[in-house]
Amino acid sequence: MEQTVKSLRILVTGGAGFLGSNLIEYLLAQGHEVVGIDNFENVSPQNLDYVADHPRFNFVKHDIQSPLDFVGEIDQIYNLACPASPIQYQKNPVSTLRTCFIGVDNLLNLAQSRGIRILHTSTSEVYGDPHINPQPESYWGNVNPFGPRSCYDEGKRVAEALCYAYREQHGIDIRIARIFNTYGPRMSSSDGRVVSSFIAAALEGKELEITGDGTSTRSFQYVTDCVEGLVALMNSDYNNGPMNIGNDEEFTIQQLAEIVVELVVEMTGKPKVTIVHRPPVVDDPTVRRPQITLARETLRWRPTVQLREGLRKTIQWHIEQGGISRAK
Ligand SMILES: O=c1ccn([C@@H]2O[C@H](COP(=O)(O)OP(=O)(O)O[C@H]3OC[C@@H](O)[C@H](O)[C@H]3O)[C@@H](O)[C@H]2O)c(=O)[nH]1
Repeated sequence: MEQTVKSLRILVTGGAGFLGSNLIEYLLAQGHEVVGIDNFENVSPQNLDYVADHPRFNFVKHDIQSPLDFVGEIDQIYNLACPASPIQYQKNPVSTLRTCFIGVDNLLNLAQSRGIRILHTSTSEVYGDPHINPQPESYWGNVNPFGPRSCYDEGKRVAEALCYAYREQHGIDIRIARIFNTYGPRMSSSDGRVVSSFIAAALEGKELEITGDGTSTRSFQYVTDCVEGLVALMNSDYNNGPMNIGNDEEFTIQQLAEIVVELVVEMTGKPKVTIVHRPPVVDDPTVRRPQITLARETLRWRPTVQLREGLRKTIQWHIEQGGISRAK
């Protein structure tokens, strides 16, 4: 059902991505006009098929590494432009860093020249392989600056530093969301992140491959919870610093694999697939769980979708895509 709030013209970068396309759908349903931007580097244009003909949606193919002076009048900016899957962001690490620095610089410039608010999406990866669990926003993290993940982890850290610098030096109105592992419909089977990889494998009758011994933990947030958190943060008065947006229920990767196997059997009647272990990946964080007191208290937001419920919806989406979602 479409709700009507004050209608704004909103720029969403990374609009064709998993999170971006879900955010655009939500903003359009709220009655806003949306300008989506994407370079289609890691995602398929088909992700936008469902809104392509919407009368309040416009799209421009563009890379945020180049200035965005062409954008008409806008009221808010959501920056979601950056590959987020470890296998994707490591494919072209120089570009990942440039997106995080030059790209965010271009967007902050745009926000400054228009005098508008910008929400930048940061990540739990700024905490690296954390020494404390759960992670509050006050934790400075444990990040390797010289390794395969540094392009993303350090890129996202410098992007936060750039937001801070623009706020202090130029008075820009910024919001920063540190998003923890998020999953759901429109994350492609070929994305590489664990939830879509496990679901795609189980539906195809293939082995689920756990990198490492399966004891690493993550806290999985369903995409609608994330989108609601982002919109609540954007429209709140809180501009003191980054805010964690995630689900604070923690699971081992082994537990996740077992739940996916069980749900796919239950939903499809297909035979149970096996779970195998592969060598661990370099610098893989061993634990991750957000402390979300700040978001709960400031935004009156909380994640509402339990893992099994969210996985069922995501499995259903993959089934509707024919088991293989829209890979590039
Ligand atoms: O097929 C797989 C994929 C991943 N994994 C493991 O599952 C865990 C989660 O891996 P993912 O690739 O989904 O995501 P990561 O937690 O490593 O990184 C994510 O962190 C937060 C977000 O900002 C990003 O979307 C992404 O960088 C890791 O321990 C990884 O090694 C598997 O065991 N098998």
